[in-house]
Amino acid sequence: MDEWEEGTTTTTSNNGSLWASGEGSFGGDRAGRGKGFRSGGGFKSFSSAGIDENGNEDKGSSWNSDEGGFRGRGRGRGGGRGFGGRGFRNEGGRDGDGDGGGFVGGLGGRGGRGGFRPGGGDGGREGGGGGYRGKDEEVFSRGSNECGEGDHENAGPKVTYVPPALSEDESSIFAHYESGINFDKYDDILVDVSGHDPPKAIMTFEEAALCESLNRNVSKSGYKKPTPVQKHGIPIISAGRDLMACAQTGSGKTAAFLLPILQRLMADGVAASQFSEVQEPEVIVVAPTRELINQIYMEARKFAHGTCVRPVVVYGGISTGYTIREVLKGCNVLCGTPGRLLDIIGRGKIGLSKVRYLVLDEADRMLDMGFEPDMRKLVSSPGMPPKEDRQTLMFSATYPEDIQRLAADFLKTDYLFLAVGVVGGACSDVEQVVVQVTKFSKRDQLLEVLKTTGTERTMVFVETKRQADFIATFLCQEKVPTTSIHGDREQREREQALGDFRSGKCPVLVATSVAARGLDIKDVQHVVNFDLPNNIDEYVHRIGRTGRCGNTGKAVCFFDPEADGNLARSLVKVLSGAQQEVPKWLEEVAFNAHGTIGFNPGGRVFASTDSRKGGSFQNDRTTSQPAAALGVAGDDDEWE
Ligand SMILES: Nc1ncnc2c1ncn2[C@@H]1O[C@H](COP(=O)(O)OP(=O)(O)OP(=O)(O)O)[C@@H](O)[C@H]1O
Repeated sequence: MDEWEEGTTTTTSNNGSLWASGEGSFGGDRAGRGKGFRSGGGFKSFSSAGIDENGNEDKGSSWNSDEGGFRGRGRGRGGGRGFGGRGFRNEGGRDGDGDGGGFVGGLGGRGGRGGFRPGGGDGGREGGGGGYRGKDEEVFSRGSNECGEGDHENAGPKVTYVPPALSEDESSIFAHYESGINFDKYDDILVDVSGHDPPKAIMTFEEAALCESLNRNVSKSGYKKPTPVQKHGIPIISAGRDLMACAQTGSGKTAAFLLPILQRLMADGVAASQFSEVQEPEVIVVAPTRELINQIYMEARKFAHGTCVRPVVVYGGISTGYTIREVLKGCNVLCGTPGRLLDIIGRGKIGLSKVRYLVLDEADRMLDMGFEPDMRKLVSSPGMPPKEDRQTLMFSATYPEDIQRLAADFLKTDYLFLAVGVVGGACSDVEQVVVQVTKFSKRDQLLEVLKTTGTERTMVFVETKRQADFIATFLCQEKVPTTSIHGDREQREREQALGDFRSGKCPVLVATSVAARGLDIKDVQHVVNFDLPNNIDEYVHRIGRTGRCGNTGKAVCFFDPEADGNLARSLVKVLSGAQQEVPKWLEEVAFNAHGTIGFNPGGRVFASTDSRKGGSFQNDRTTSQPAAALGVAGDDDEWE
């Protein structure tokens, strides 16, 4: 065995998930350890057994066992053990040191007050187990890096999770949802391509002259005509140009880069080889979250179906040994989150000298303070061709001007900037409603909203991981079938949560910003911003989980003037930019908060176009600080 081989690898199936199982359900309330979410270890949506360090089922000590709460129970003394016995992120004490060892919990320990205690008050009866302690009580300590677990492979217990095998069935590979009534309206959106000598746009997929198998796969995917970002992006990439592309959420950016890249590889007869100890991919795609990179991989796999080109995905939270075995089966298109990607490269299993394309999806996120160091590390890794010798492609729906300037470091000087609509603008197919709330009224107002959404898929965004558990618990107690996704959940749980949401088993998904970008889930009709994010770009991405591919959607935003005043002005701007009604009271809040039209929260500069033209929204320019100084990811998020 190589050093990366793990002793045991267990393939697990995602079964046994019940959002309200008899075994305690969310915020389990067992054995008189307190009531409801005031104790009992927080959100607990699963009834399946855990996996111990060796990949074995571990009924007695896992996060979901009787003894161990997901984050430790609000019970007395130390005892039991957590998942691997160590804090997953070395943050013992944050989420569940003590009794029962929460998955994230620290080393045993005792004391503290257990239970889930919203907003202070008395803790779980006997204390001792950590658990959630309410927003007012503590500020989460951060891990060493915003990126979270996926990026620091040595930071926690050995991960043994292996995702379930993918179906080879064509109906599953090519499953898709229909484009909506507004798909043709994409053609009315203004497109601006700046830079020297851009190639002519295509109007049809035929003009893209895709090879036969790729063409067949495009048809099987239900694509009849290209979206604007595809019409312009495909010929730009095919012409060998570097590209920074901006187009609204849900408008087909993924295919805009995958199709021309795959076309080139197929035309050149690139074929995966499993006889090489070191794999040398032609393409590297990076994205900020596990779920998103997995989705991009699934798209690549779909378009490459039946050809010799082999995409592979690598991300944190799954067994490294498994991941490397997958890579060594042959790898042309390597999709990864930055941490796991750098880890695998560092292990010498990936050679970079053949890289022709480097793609940064959600590029503004990949270059903000959370990931920029990793991106610089990636491009300066041994063997990686310099930017002059590779094609670098960046895609997002938002590009703050400061990030654009930084991005230029990674691109050739003659890169093209493609803007479909207003850079950073919200998708106009999403109806946006802003509701004035107080922090005390939010939960009731959420219930009111959910009464109107019924069984339609709804994503509820909150700001912190514990808030996600808290709200999910609350909704389940109110008999709303809910699941949650955030960075403190195990990968299996995250996948299970998304699966339950996709299937409609849990039509409500409570999420942190980890699910804000890129996720393309069928039939998400509603997004609720229960907590507003601290920057407007995040808002634009969050509401973009609905209203995709010409379909319509609705986003309700809870606005608490006490807490959200800073966002008022940019929210007004986004609403009016998307021809949405701006409530009078919000305009007043925006004016009162900042007095002038010149305010821009956080000092960000929202570019409406290529920053090389000098940018616009100049009125907003109060300061222009480097992204790292702006706290772009300064909230309690948990990226890969
Ligand atoms: N030309 C097309 N015809 C029909 N469907 C398409 C076409 N292009 C893309 N789609 C579908 O539209 C959906 C949204 O595409 P995609 O996820 O690439 O959007 P995006 O622009 O990357 O969004 P985000 O900004 O949220 O990441 C996907 O389901 C995709 O398969």
